[in-house]
Parts: sequence; C-alpha cells; structure tokens
Amino acid sequence: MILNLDPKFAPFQNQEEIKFQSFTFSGGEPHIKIAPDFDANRKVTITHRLNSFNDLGLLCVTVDALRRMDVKIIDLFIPYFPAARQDRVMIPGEPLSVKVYADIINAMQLNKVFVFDAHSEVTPALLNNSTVIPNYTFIKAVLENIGNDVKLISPDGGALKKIYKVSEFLGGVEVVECSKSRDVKTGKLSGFKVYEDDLQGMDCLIVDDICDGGGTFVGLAEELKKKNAGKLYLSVSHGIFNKGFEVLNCFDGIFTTNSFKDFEGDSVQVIGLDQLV
Ligand SMILES: O=P(O)(O)OC[C@H]1O[C@H](OP(=O)(O)OP(=O)(O)O)[C@H](O)[C@@H]1O
Repeated sequence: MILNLDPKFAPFQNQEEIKFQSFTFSGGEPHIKIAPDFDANRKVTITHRLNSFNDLGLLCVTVDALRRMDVKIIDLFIPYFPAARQDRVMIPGEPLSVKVYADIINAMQLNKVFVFDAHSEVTPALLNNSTVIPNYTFIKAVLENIGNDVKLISPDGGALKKIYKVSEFLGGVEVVECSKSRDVKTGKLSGFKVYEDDLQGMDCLIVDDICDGGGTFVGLAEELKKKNAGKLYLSVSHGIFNKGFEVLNCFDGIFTTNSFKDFEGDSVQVIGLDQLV
C-alpha cells in the first residue's frame, strides 16, 4: 500500500493508496490524520519529496501514526535526499548536514529507504537499509528524445564512476571526462577542463545529479563550445534551478525529473519518476 505525502507526487501508480488528511497547526507543527480503513498487516510505502525540515517533520509524525496503528513494515521513497551535497565538513564550524538527516531517518527503523540518484556514496553509507535507484532509465529516456548520437559529458571527477555505469547500461555511449576546480578560500567555481581536444561538432549531453544555480553547467558549456561541441543538452536527476532557465539558455534542451518539484512551461522537459521506477 502506498501513502503519498505530497498530493502532487504519486510515483507508484498501480498501488492502493492510503487516505489521510494533513495540515499544519497554527504554531507551525505538521499534523496528519490517517484513515484507519486499511490492513495494517500489509507493508506501507511512504513517498515524499523531502526537501526541507518541514517535510521531515511531516514524515516523522506520519511514521509515528502508522506505528500506533500497528503497521510493522514501512518503506520510504524519498527521491531527493536533503543536504546530500553537505557530505563533508569543508570548514570547521559547519555541520555534516547529510548525517543529521540520515540519523533522523535511521531512528524511524524503516524496512527500506529508496533514494533516486544519490549525490555521492556518503548518503547510502549513512542511511540504514538504503537502496539507491540509479539514473540509467532516466538517461535512456533522455536519449529517446535527442537520439543516441551524442557524447556523455561527466562534469567532474565525482560523477565519473556513475557516468561510466550509465554508458555501460546504454551499450557503450562514449564518455568525455571533465573536471571543475573551486577557489580553496571561497569555494566558488574557478575553472573547467575538458579532457578531449576536439569534439568535432558532436552533440553533447551533460549528465549530473543536481542543477542548483547552474554555474557548473554554464561554465562547462563554454568549455565544450571552445572544443567544437555541436548541440548541448543538460540532464539532471534533481532540478532545483534556483536561478531559473534564462541562465541556461546556452543549452538546446534541458531534462530533469519531478524528484524535487514540479515545473510549468516548456523551458525544461520533465520525465516523471512514475515512468522510471
Ligand atoms: O547548479 P550548480 O549550482 O552549479 O550546482 C550543481 C553542482 O553541484 C553539485 O556538485 P558539487 O559541486 O556540490 O559537488 P562536489 O560534491 O563535487 O563538491 C552537483 O553534483 C552539480 O555538479
């Protein structure tokens, strides 16, 4: 059975849904009332786009309510893992935020926790009983839109291992390795390298987990164009796009999923997770 905490997000279409009402108390506390007309002996999968501490609060009270209804087996599907990029302490005084979220979820003693395309190996390492759903079928769906005659672009060393697995899944689509550097003091992006001399007009698809402000991809696109890239496409599993799509107008197509939020308009092509999981 499925309990979709976000009414706009229902990735598992074929399962029977548990009904509930959720609201926020005047003091700001999330609350839920779950309709008791379901078989508590069955496994319940909660789905949630867990993007903030408020979402986490609703999840915590939901798990508590289910436990009090005697539900023994609870799975969780949170496609975007919050703070997954805060997976190391860069400067003393900063938190290891990904562990804060993981510890809270671990305390719920869930049967399985599913995450879509985790930022790094730190998330599943910290999260008990976790399964990372890879981005393979997402990228396959992107290629169904733009064609197979592209090179896959890995923006940095951290993404390399994943992109070679994507390439293998797709039957050996060629990978171009790139790297990015940051200013040690400010943490700001300072440069990109593309480890191929001439892209000879080939179309390029950048594959990454998250687009936030987009600086990574705009900078990389400039370097790819300097190396004679043809059309440029961007695919990110989790679209935050906090600076909008104007900044990304160097791309001939942008693809993402609905793991983080929904999108309106045609600036981005969204491949829903219901088609991928
Ligand atoms: O859209 P932007 O604002 O440019 O951010 C997107 C980039 O941020 C994340 O990597 P991050 O730089 O955090 O990776 P790291 O773990 O290698 O530092 C993500 O994997 C993208 O590469």
